[in-house]
Amino acid sequence: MLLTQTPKLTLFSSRLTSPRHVCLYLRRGGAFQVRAIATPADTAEGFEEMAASTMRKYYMLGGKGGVGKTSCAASLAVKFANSGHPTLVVSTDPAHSLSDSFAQDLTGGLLVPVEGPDSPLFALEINPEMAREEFRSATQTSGGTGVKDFMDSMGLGMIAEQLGELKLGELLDTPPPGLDEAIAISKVMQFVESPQYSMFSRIIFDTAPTGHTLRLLSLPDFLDASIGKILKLRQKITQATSAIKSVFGQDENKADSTDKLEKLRERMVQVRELFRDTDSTEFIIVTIPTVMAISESSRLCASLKKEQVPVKRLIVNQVLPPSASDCKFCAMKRKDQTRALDMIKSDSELMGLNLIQAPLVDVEIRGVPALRFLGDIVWK
Ligand SMILES: Nc1ncnc2c1ncn2[C@@H]1O[C@H](COP(=O)(O)OP(=O)(O)OP(=O)(O)O)[C@@H](O)[C@H]1O
Repeated sequence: MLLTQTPKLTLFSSRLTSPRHVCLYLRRGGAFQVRAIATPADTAEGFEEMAASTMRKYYMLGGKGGVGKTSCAASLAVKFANSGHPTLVVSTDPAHSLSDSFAQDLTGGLLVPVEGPDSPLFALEINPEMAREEFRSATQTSGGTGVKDFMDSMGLGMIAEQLGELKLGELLDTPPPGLDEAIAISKVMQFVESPQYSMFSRIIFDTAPTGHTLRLLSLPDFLDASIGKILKLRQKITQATSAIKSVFGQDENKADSTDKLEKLRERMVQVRELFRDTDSTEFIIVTIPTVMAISESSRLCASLKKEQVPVKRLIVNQVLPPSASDCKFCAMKRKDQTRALDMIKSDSELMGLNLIQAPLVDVEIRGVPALRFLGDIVWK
């Protein structure tokens, strides 16, 4: 079948060989050629395009613990700021290391200006404990142990039993993992929407290690269902005890906490939408060339795709730089790294991503000049 014709080259057929590759069958005169090309989903733009638009963009960097997420996130933030973008870099990892990376005290849960770059660069280390407390205080007065105690004290054991069956007490006393990070992200979204912070055109999240991110992604649906149950139960309880409650004068307080829960649910949905927004968001996976890290990255990538999170780039950090004379240890290490890098090429999840290799450098990457150096290697 003739699809397109140029004076010299004829495309006579094309076939989708994998979800991310198209095979083109070409003919030039009597000779045949087969060419594999990436589908548009594959093509991640370079840094110039990442910095081109003035529209606000969010970048989330995630991966296994210790692979260099913070270093890559901080170096991207410095590069954006030096390209004229007022930038905010946020750590939602409970074990923050932004302060160490910038060699500056950024603790305290407030925006701190980072000294050095050409345009404003601010950093924020979010305190996840505070976010968790917010959830606890909202739920405990609206269907958790607070309501359970109240029901018990009113002798309404049956409804209290229902609470037990739903395991709500458990849920509310130990909030699900990932919730603190989701709340932290939604808080950042709230304040960057205010006119005071509208100047930020690039917002970078240095996220918690993979496990947290995976849970965070499935959290909105889980919470949606759980909070939905709590609110339904809350409604039942309100009806059953309205007469008693009016005597005790608790109506106002309960309505307040129900509002809070509904707002929390809305915010979780907002976070999910942000993660899925292909126009404004990109999730960048950071890994190292080891079999374990690549396997974990592959699982992360599959989960991101399942959750419809846009992912185009894979940074393989700490790759041994070329050397003419490897010692025995380095030669072994290089062999291992080559094997891991080969895994990426045949991994169905990772093979279509834009691969960025960052070398293992012989100095610790700390402070803006070092981050600028790393940024110029990674973000091209
Ligand atoms: N390419 C590199 N070459 C040399 N050292 C590096 C490189 N990338 C990161 N490092 C160093 O590795 C250590 C861990 O890096 P970093 O804190 O960025 O990782 P992380 O993935 O954010 O860790 P965590 O999961 O603990 O937050 C740091 O000491 C950092 O300076």
